[in-house]
Amino acid sequence: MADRESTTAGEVTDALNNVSNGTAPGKPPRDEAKYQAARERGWVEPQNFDYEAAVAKNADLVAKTTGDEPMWAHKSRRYEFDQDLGDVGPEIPELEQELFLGKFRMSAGIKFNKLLSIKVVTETTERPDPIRNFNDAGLHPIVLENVKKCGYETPTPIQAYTIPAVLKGRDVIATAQTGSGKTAAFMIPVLSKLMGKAKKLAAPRPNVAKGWDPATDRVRAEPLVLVVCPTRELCCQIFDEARRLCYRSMLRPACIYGGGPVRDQKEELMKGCDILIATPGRLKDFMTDPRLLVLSRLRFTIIDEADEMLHDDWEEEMTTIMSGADANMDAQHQYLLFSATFDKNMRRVAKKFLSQDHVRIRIGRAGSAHGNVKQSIVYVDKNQKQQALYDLLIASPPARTLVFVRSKKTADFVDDFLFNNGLPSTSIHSDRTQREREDALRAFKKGTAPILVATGVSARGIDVKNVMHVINFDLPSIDHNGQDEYIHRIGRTARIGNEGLATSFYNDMDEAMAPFLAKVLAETGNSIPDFLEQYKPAENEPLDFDDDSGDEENDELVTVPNGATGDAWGAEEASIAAPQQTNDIANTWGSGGNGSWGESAMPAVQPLNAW
Ligand SMILES: Nc1ncnc2c1ncn2[C@@H]1O[C@H](COP(=O)(O)OP(=O)(O)OP(=O)(O)O)[C@@H](O)[C@H]1O
Repeated sequence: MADRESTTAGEVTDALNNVSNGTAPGKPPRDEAKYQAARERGWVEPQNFDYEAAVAKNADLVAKTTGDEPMWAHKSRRYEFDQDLGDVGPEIPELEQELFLGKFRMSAGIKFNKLLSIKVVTETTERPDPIRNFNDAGLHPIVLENVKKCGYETPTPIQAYTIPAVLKGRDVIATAQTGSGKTAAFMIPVLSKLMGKAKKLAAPRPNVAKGWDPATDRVRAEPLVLVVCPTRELCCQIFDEARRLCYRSMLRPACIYGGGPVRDQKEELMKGCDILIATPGRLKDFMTDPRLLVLSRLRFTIIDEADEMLHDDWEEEMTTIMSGADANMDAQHQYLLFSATFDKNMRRVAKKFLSQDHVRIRIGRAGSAHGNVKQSIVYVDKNQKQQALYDLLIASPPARTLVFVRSKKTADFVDDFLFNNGLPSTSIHSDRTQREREDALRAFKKGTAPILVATGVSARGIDVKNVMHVINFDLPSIDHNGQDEYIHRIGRTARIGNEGLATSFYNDMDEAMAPFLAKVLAETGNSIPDFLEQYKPAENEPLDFDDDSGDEENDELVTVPNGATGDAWGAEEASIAAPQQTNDIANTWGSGGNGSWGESAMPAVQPLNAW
């Protein structure tokens, strides 16, 4: 046999050379002057991933040799529990490193305390006491240990209220702002409740830790937990959180999503699965084969981004899923609905599926923007947008930046434009293959392509460390729930107490969004530009968002353990101070003007070389 090591290493080098030489067919030649300007400004070299070359030369091997994660997110390594050992598996340091210490993992920011001081509304017959810290929350020791390994020291308000409610066996419908830790809010209590009972509740399964042969060892998946979410990227991200929180336990997570190879995903289910995270289309397909997947053991059904999932567009899928999930008529089946924005369908579904004594938790106003995002709206004519985008990026210290556009065509166009002008961009939208989508997101996370051009599809849920700037090249359309999409888009920055900037290009075609934008700017203490002055809400009058988010009964203020209190819509949020200067932060610039794109007030942006 040939020397596999050296042969494949050579192939890998070739593939990587092809990957980085920027000579993909069909790309116009780059503008050398602009290319140099971007280098001088400090932006990393644009890299053009040549998918065909990489796939032809064994893409998985390329990933392995470069120390990347596997090419398919659903194949990411999880803890395989050895059933011959006790109730808690031994540590696997290398896996632990990958799960918990990855340098691309988000950590709480300097404004974390501001997250904690926010108005909380609960509606319930018997309000569960919020937890003050994870230690006293009554969590299973393994979950508690994993929470600490994740670096979560203090529960966020949504976690403080949801964890005890779920532990007490209640159904929950919850809304909380973007980036406030909703995933852990449902995952922690659910796993904690199941962990001690996994042996009793879970279906028999092969001892995968000792090896697995599909011919003799395959079982059907009978999950105890089902998480449904709208996008493939979010599905992979929730799977990552499950991989972390299930570490050293018997509970085995898996994820299935459209675009990924069906055979591989089926194989993961055949190894047994307790926690299934799925996008609705793929789930519905797999549900048709009872030798592969049955939902009769479900103890928890969780709908993330519930307002989106319960939208009419998903009705058929969700009806099938919810009736399948209801196969377990056991009273112990809990339903949990989570979102950052609210839709009246959530209330309809709550009535149908949730128990009468369900707990409703609302942190801040449903659909509100986070005060840690410095928002700036600048007037840019349609035909000036490209130049404005280039100037804005070249004037900014290099930082991870998400550029949102309205159509797939514009995404490709803007990506090509930036790339050909020397800026390290890539793009993600639904016409790209799943492999391209995963690779684009990975390059964005790693910083090899720190500018990601995206359509709204990526707005929901994506959680990437150090996204410092969100640019709405196109504002979302009012006809397609543009208000909510705006909130989700700008929520990709300033997560979990970090700070960030959102710049939106506005012109007369966006007029329908103007009243909403003016209210959001007013609510968060951002200045309202002259061209939106006529929409400025009257002072001292309550802002009416017409958002149907429910009654304001039982308002209360969370008092956090370290003493910070207050209403996030009160004094503290009114102005977003620039972050404290540290050696990592390049500079602060901009004069605070808000009339044109050159002068937007910007908080300091963490340069790429800081990570
Ligand atoms: N208690 C905590 N302390 C510190 N970091 C946390 C805590 N809980 C969650 N995080 C981190 O906060 C980040 C945001 O969490 P998550 O993605 O669950 O937010 P979200 O509320 O679902 O946002 P979105 O509405 O945008 O989907 C994640 O990187 C997560 O690891």
